[in-house]
Amino acid sequence: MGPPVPDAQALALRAVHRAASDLRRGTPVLVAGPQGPLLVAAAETVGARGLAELAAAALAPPCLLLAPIRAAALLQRPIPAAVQRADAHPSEARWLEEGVVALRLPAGLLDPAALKRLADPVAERLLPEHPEMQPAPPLAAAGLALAKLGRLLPALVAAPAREGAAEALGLLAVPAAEILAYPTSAATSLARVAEARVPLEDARDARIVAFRAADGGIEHLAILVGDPEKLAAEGGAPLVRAHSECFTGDLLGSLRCDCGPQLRGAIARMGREGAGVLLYLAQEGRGIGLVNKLRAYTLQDQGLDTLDANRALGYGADERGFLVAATMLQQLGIPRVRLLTNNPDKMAGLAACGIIVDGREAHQFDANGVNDKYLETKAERFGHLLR
Ligand SMILES: Nc1nc2c(ncn2[C@@H]2O[C@H](COP(=O)(O)OP(=O)(O)OP(=O)(O)O)[C@@H](O)[C@H]2O)c(=O)[nH]1
Ligand SMILES: [Zn+2]
Repeated sequence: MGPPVPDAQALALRAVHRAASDLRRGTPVLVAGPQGPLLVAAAETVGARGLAELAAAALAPPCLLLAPIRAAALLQRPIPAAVQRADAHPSEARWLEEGVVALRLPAGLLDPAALKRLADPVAERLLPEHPEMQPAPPLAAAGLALAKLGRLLPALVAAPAREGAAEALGLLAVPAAEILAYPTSAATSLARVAEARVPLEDARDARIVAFRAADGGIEHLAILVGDPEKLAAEGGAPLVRAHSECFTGDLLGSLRCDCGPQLRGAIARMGREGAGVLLYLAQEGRGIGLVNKLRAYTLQDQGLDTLDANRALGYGADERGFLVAATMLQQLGIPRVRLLTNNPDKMAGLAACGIIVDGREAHQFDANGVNDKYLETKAERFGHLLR
């Protein structure tokens, strides 16, 4: 018997996961596509070595790729929509509304400390000497998407690659199409990997089931109270909460949000009802990651609300997908649910992924004197339902 042959989906996930890890450690990667390849390195992490590798493999001087909102903040003027769309490849169409702006990088700014400041709205402002825009190179949007998958600031140093140079330096190549397909592929590749009985203070009859995607990344968990699978098999709709992980609220009892009370409240309610499922989803900070959430908090302390803070970082207001939760429910044999939420997007998102949402159970807790504005913003700008 020869070595095992991984399937194409697992190989694609592996390539994207490795490339995102390289960006996180400051190593350039090659985004490949019909009009590429494009060399990219994360402005937030790249050091002198990474910049030297990039220069050695580049065909032309590097530029800085930014989300339009970040570019507008740096240039202190609005960015016309037409520029955002310049030269975008049709395969990147789904990323178009987010757009990409390319800025010429004068030699003085090709320096790790300067690049970090250009990328990060929390850092002290750095005004580029000659802040000229240039057309974004092909595959730029896929590059920014890869940075986001790595939970990095969407800001890249980028240059077209010289034929064969990246391979000679041992830099990883990843197809743009696989970057764009990654969230869906990762969600659909989820598999149950372990489970155990874990009696909880508020629900003694509880089990934890762990799910892992084929990229080998962080696991998502389902906490099963009682026997919701049996209830579902009999045609019932168990109580379900899709809870996005929140280190600060869930673990530390942070008062900035309402996650802690929502987590404990959901388990307690399932304990009282005798059955339910809490999906504990690895989607910290509405999908932007803990480090970026901390940055967003700093921006909120400077006056932005929770939605505009995400945007100022170059991220969307909510970067979560619902396919992960839907896939876990399908694999648990729970196609029909009563959802504990105030968020209409969660109901619509699960329904779009084939889950029958039989109804909504309000899941609201009183403001605590610190999170009042956060809860107001969720109601006013995210459309969260009050009761
Ligand atoms: N980016 C960002 N994420 C936050 C902030 N505050 C809380 N979060 C994250 O938001 C997620 C929880 O989402 P919420 O919007 O509170 O609630 P929801 O889960 O969408 O809706 P409900 O089901 O009604 O609770 C967790 O991942 C938190 O880490 C913030 O200010 N910025
Ligand atoms: Zn929270």
